[in-house]
Amino acid sequence: MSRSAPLGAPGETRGVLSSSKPLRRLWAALSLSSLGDWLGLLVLLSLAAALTADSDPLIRAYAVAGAAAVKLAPPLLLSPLAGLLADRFDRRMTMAAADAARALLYLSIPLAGRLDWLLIAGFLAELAALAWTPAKDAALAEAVPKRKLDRAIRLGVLTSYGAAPVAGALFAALASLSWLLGALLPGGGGRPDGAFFAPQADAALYTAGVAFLAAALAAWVMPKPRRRLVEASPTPAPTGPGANQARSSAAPAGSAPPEAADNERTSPIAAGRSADDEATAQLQSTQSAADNERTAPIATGTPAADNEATAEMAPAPQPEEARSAGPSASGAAAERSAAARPAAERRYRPENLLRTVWQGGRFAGTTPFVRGLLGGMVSVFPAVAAVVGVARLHVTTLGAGNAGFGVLFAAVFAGMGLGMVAGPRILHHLSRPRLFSVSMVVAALALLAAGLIPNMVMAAVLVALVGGAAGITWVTGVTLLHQELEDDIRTRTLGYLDAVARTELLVAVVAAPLVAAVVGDHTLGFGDLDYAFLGTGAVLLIAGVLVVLASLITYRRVDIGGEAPLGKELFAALRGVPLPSAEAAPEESRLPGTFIVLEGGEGAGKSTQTGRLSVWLREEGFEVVTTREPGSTKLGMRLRALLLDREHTGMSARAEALLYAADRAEHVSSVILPALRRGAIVISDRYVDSTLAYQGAGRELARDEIERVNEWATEDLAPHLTVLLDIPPDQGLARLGGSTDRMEAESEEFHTRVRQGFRELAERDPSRYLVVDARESAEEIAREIRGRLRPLLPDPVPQDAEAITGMMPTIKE
Ligand SMILES: Nc1ncnc2c1ncn2[C@@H]1O[C@H](COP(=O)(O)OP(=O)(O)OP(=O)(O)O)[C@@H](O)[C@H]1O
Ligand SMILES: Cc1cn([C@H]2C[C@H](O)[C@@H](COP(=O)(O)O)O2)c(=O)[nH]c1=O
Repeated sequence: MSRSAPLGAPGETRGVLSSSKPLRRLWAALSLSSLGDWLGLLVLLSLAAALTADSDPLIRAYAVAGAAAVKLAPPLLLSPLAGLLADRFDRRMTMAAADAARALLYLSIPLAGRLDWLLIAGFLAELAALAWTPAKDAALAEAVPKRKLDRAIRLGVLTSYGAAPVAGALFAALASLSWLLGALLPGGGGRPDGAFFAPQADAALYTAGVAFLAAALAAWVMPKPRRRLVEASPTPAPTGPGANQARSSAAPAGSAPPEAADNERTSPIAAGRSADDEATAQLQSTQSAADNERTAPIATGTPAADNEATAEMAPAPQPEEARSAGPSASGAAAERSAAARPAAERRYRPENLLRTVWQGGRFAGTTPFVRGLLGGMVSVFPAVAAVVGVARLHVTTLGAGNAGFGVLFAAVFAGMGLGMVAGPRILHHLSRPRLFSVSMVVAALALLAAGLIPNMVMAAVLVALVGGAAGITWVTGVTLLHQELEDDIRTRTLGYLDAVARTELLVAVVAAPLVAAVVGDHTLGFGDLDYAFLGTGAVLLIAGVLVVLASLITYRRVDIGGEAPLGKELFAALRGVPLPSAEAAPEESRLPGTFIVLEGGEGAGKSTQTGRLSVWLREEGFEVVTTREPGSTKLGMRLRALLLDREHTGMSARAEALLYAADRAEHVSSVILPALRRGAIVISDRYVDSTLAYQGAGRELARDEIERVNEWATEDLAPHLTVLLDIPPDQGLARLGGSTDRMEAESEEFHTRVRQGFRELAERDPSRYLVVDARESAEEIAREIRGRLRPLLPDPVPQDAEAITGMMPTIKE
């Protein structure tokens, strides 16, 4: 397992930046450009509202929604076009020209002072950003040694998102300053009509323009990377996803010239290939790796950030890319196929968002647990986006202007950053699945309160809470997905999640002001009391209700049994203490081991899956004990013979149930418990549920009586997970063939009741069950079981990585 370096750890940041002068310049350009971009979003929304201040609320909402759309839609929908530009021009020049164009466009807005030009200029600025992003990505690949590229990319993501709260706070300060100047200066600011046309926004608009100009300058003065043409090696370097691995593993030691070896920078190897192509191709390969490391809530609404998300967090991998990015792709095969690819294919290939969303649903959410995580994450994104979407109109109805807008914007993003960094640390005694659900509930409650309380100060506090809780949801979700999914599926799932989230965000930011306008503001009378019910508040309420519902569904799916009651665990976590062990759970969850049971009718494939599972777990480094009932002890072997011998046909149902319980008592005390106590993973082929299904449903004995006997026999030991392999009895029995034992020889009705009994048990306790269609292939079943089992296994993330997670939302397994 490899682990990503801690994104955001100060030492790392310094380390990356100090290593390369071009990177420092690039980072300066990126920071300034991101600041300009976030400020641009704030300015566009606020000016759209200001320019329609005297219009009908619906017109106003259209203007704000339109401004959001021109700012957010181009990078999402048109990013494939960026690829056409990516390889054609000099990177630095492209960046400088794009930023200069953005600066001029923003600075032209106050000169025109019209809504139509505001929208057109905003749109054109985004088209310029489309060219800027791939140029920046390629410049990044040129600027840093290959081994540091991952960290440099993560630093870029951190910078882009970190600029959001800074821009919000700056916007608020500038709005106050503008207001002050407007009030103090004679004539209100120097325009012929005696005032700034939108006094509170002008200073921010000029600042955005200046930030873009400074970014253009920083890009312009970026040193040209040293380009070295290294002699063609006998085997051309792979360039596709996973190529870094393949290249380093395939290159014979010492075959590269020393300067290439220590530089490790993009080294065009194949003759006739430009450094630019190589840089782009290298970035792509790193991006595929970085895909496993997607971090912040991917699109937070700003085009630069979106673009960064698109490119820095890797283009959504297409299936064949994702496959080749997997471990199996390294080595000669990957090398051959990459070498065979024409140069044009190696060029920058940006994500096609819609295709990713369209195709992604097929593989995302392989288990209820993963579906729960994905569902939770994609329901929290639009809620945060709705806050951004209505914030400008909301502050107006709360009597605050642009300064208030800046405060809300800064609050939500600062809260989010703080949630990501501090949340998992503060609540580290809460299990991650529970932290995930609880943070969703907190986000929902804060949204509901923000919607109901028409007060500016409370709004700022509550949206900060929304952001903080959403940040925790995000970082916890990403961490769990990393633990939960196998490499290839994980890459594709994260790509899918990214694409869905960004689509949702665009829709939510644009729709939020429109919904607010349609609902409208109302005064509700309660006796002498008048309550202002705001359209913008209604949007927050709707978002809150949706997140509440989503959190309930999520909790059901992700809260895997074996823990103490949620309330107790949460209370203890808030006090910063672990649960007292006596309260933590019954004996089985205090045992260090993990107990897994496979259940199902005859021939369902239990032994087959037991074998596969144990092989996988052993490969993962666990001690595994496989066992079965009846007959895993000396005594049990005798009991098995008694129970299954057809000589005993007609045995009384109670005797049968007691004999199985006797076998189990011996089994638990002499095999299962000792193994669990020493921390092993025990996989048992059948356990108590077999008695409940066969003797309970099949022989029609009272379930509660069977339960009581078995609780006693097993000292209350319950499995952490029971996998039910469900199959129609005739199909299971047909697999077995040969002679039948006493139980197999029972009637079809008996086996049908047994099957029904198992299914009912699973329905009663879905958190402890995985039900699998046993008619699927053995491989597919094994994959499903592994997926469900992962979060139950002892945490593979050591303490230091946990701290890293707190620093930044990424753990790469
Ligand atoms: N998913 C599957 N698809 C098709 N055949 C399978 C599958 N899994 C197992 N089999 C085959 O079915 C037969 C029974 O499998 P297995 O012994 O694993 O089932 P079991 O549930 O342990 O049976 P029993 O009821 O005897 O305990 C074997 O021949 C096995 O190779
Ligand atoms: C544990 C248990 C088992 N049975 C039945 C189910 C099967 O018919 C046999 C065991 O055979 P297998 O090939 O090892 O699966 O016993 C039962 O009726 N009640 C039980 O508790």
